[in-house]
Amino acid sequence: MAGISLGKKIRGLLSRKGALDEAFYDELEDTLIESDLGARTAMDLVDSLRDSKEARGMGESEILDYLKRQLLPYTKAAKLDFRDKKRALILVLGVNGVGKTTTIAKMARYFHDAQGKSCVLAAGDTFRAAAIDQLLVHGERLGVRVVHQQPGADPGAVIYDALESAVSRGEELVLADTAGRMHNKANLIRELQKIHKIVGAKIGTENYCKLLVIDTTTGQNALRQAELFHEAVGVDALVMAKYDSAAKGGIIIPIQRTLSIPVAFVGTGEGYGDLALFDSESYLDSLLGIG
Ligand SMILES: Nc1nc2c(ncn2[C@@H]2O[C@H](COP(=O)(O)OP(=O)(O)OP(=O)(O)O)[C@@H](O)[C@H]2O)c(=O)[nH]1
Repeated sequence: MAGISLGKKIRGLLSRKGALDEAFYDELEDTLIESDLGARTAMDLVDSLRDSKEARGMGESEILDYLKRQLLPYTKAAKLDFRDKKRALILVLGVNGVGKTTTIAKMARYFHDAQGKSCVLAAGDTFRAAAIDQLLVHGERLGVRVVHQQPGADPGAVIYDALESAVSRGEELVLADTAGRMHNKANLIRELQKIHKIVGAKIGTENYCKLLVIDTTTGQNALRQAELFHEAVGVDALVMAKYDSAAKGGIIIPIQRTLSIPVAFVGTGEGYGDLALFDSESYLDSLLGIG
């Protein structure tokens, strides 16, 4: 499980080192960087611990609590509540292989069960035939309609169709897949911006959420992906997919520090039920090995 290794490492450090000396601070900084928290956060955390009068007399649990308090501002949760909305759309972004399609399927289950929403899936990744097929398989298993066209079709048109047909069928929430890769980055960005314009004009920004799925196991790559998608269309919230397989799991902290994007969900396995609402407290407890 993600985070346990950081908590264990810090506990190991604290029990090995008798005092909070420079060697301890250096090792702590390295440990934090290794856990994907980013050099800036690691340095700031260590500096604040070093400069804190309060920290001097602290035991192991108090130091872990201190680190948790420092990190809380960078672990904000996004609340996606569509209960009062008759129509809404989640545009799901992310590079190939991060867990996008699986997350869409999990969310269809979640929003149905937890918020009473009837969902429809839009196969907006028309760049890869396999992405359309994969969504169709999920749709069939879940009993959820999938709006799709042939590979190479205009993704904006697929998503627009999904929105139109959802209204006439009384489906309230559209979950739209998008391409994670195209011939080049500029194409991908242009395509996403086109979709963004179409959706915004059709249902209004208040009914529309751009959700970026990151693979928690990929560390700093996820930060670069977040920067790319955020610059292209503005990301409203993150999903940390594959959190269950991540040995580190600190990557959302540098993402929030840099881009202030809150986290909506955490992927905890491959099943449709393996999606948890992100909660700052329990995330930090798991990351730091508290409790
Ligand atoms: N353990 C674990 N595996 C996950 C999770 N989410 C997705 N996966 C697995 O990750 C792999 C890739 O997931 P996909 O949903 O196909 O990813 P994608 O981003 O749609 O990938 P492409 O279709 O290749 O673009 C699959 O084997 C999923 O079962 C998760 O939260 N935990």
